[in-house]
Amino acid sequence: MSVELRSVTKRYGDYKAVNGVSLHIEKGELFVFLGPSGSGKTTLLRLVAGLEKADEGKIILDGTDVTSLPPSKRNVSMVFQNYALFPHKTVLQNLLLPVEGDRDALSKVRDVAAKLKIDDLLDRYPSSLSGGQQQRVALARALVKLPRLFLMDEPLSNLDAPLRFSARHLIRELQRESGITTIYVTHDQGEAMAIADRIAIMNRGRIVQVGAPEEVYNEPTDQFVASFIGYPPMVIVDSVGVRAEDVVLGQGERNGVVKDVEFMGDRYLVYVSEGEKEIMAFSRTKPKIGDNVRFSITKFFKFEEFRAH
Ligand SMILES: Nc1ncnc2c1ncn2[C@@H]1O[C@H](COP(=O)(O)OP(=O)(O)OP(=O)(O)O)[C@@H](O)[C@H]1O
Repeated sequence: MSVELRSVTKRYGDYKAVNGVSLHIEKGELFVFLGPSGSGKTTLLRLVAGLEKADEGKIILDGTDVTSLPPSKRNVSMVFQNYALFPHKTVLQNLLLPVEGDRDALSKVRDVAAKLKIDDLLDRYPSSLSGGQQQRVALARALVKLPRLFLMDEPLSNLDAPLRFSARHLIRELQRESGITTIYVTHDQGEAMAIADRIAIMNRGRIVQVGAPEEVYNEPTDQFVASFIGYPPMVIVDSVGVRAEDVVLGQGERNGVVKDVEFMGDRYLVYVSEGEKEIMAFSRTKPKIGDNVRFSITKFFKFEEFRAH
């Protein structure tokens, strides 16, 4: 299902939680809404689901204007951060709900349960499951009816780091195999870049850039995007942005002092001060705090707002 948003605005009182958003999501895309807390991601997702009503603009699914249709008429399925499983129903009963009344309901549920490796949990209650198991059940419930649009609101945020890692791989695989258009909300730029076909970066209710992960990483249109995408965040020195990976330590025309060192597993992140300025760089070897180092910067990012200077 394709998704089109035309100048969609949602107000809470005077505040525009979503401010004139226009967007086109292709059929079969895994599309991510990425932005800091409060930027309007969840509100935008809920508008697409029909759980919120737009004050202005249009929402068009597969060419049909659904702006005033209720969620049940939109053929979308949503996975929430807290999974929203019914606590007094077993896993099996939770999974049967979306296909209630279908003749082959049980076989559909068994297929999805096998796929997500939760077949041995069907008689359990959600409260007796781990976070990762609940997350699989929630995904299974959303998939059982094969929606035409899959909406996921931070579905991995309650999981520990290894589980997040395997679960995002699972989501990516499920999405690729099923080809179901998916909108995925996260505030985690690493997760967004790992999972997305395309990313919309949001700030204060607006979309500030849309592009493939490589595009937003390599060609951020403004300082906000630049400092939000990539880890460690880009630093701004002398009105230009510098990424740690573009700093070469140990040689070059610049002189600095090592201020701090973080171990990152395969390398070290080194904080280097040059007078008042501080940049970050990677190093294979561990420098000593207080050492003098030479360095050079191989790439600078310039943004619109600075070009005038
Ligand atoms: N029901 C509501 N009533 C009033 N204000 C709301 C309501 N829902 C959201 N907001 C406000 O709208 C803005 C956007 O919220 P939203 O939940 O969409 O952000 P978000 O980007 O999803 O943030 P987070 O990552 O923290 O979930 C916030 O300032 C929030 O306080």
